[in-house]
Amino acid sequence: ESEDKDISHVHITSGRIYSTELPQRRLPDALVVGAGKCGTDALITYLNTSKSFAINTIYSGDMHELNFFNNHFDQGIQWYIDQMPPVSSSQVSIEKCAPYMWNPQVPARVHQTKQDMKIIMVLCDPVKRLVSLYSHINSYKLADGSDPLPPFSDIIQLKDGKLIENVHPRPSQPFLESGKYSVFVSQWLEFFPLEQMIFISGEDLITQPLVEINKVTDFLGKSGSVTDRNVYYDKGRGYYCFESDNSKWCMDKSTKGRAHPELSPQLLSSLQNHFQPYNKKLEELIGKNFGWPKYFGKKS
Ligand SMILES: Nc1ncnc2c1ncn2[C@@H]1O[C@H](COP(=O)(O)OS(=O)(=O)O)[C@@H](OP(=O)(O)O)[C@H]1O
Repeated sequence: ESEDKDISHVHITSGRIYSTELPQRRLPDALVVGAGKCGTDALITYLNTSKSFAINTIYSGDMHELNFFNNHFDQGIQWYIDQMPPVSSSQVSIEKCAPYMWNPQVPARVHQTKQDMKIIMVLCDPVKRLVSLYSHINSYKLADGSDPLPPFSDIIQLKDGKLIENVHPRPSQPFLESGKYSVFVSQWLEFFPLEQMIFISGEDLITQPLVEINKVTDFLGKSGSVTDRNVYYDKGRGYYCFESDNSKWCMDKSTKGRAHPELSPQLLSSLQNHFQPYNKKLEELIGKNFGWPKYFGKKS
């Protein structure tokens, strides 16, 4: 019986077999495309506790994301590959870049580059995402000495029963509109079948991370590669944290788990109503109900 396996990297020396395969840079197998502020960094950090995965970056904050398929596509595929970590053939290579989700050009470009790319999205209550994004942009402004954003209630105002985006907090990306997930997911579904995509609940990722992580590791063909030895709850931090190779760490307190602005009950329910039809449409598109609204205001 002959097997058609390429064993060029296997050497046999005095009866021992060992592999000399060198890790190589290549296109990633999967992209975490968003939604930013729903736990995308937590997801890749959980995956990164296992050697089964290699992530192009585990920095937090969008400044460190590659933004290849949206902003640097003209640099070419070789440039992109050069930014990837060297990986062995058995590892799953992942790039995380949250702005990919919103850009209408990105799904076609990803498809053109790698038709079998796996697409991962972490989605959370769009109202939570909005206040989280507000706090995120504001803290960057404060850090670089710019004027802080006006209060949230000045940015999104309720006028004659309608929501108005009065100030655009970050012109390069949608703000209020970004919570209409069904609009963006539809753009991806034009190029990728549902089976090639996975949708993780940002809320469940916080309260029962291993359940959500198991779904992702199954999806990536690495079932059981992250275990309860890689995840522990830190009471002081109020979040699940990470453990690998005898070290333990949590997400940076200054960038993850920020305080949120308080919303008036009227603004909160208007925002919930604003997104409700899109949440419903999302459920129809992907066959998953996230149980939103799940965000009811300020956390301590
Ligand atoms: N384990 C753990 N520790 C801390 N924070 C956690 C964790 N899991 C999920 N989260 C949630 O992640 C939110 C930040 O989301 P992202 O990483 O997607 O933001 S970013 O777009 O990459 O900046 C962050 O949002 P904020 O609470 O607004 O800071 C958290 O709700």
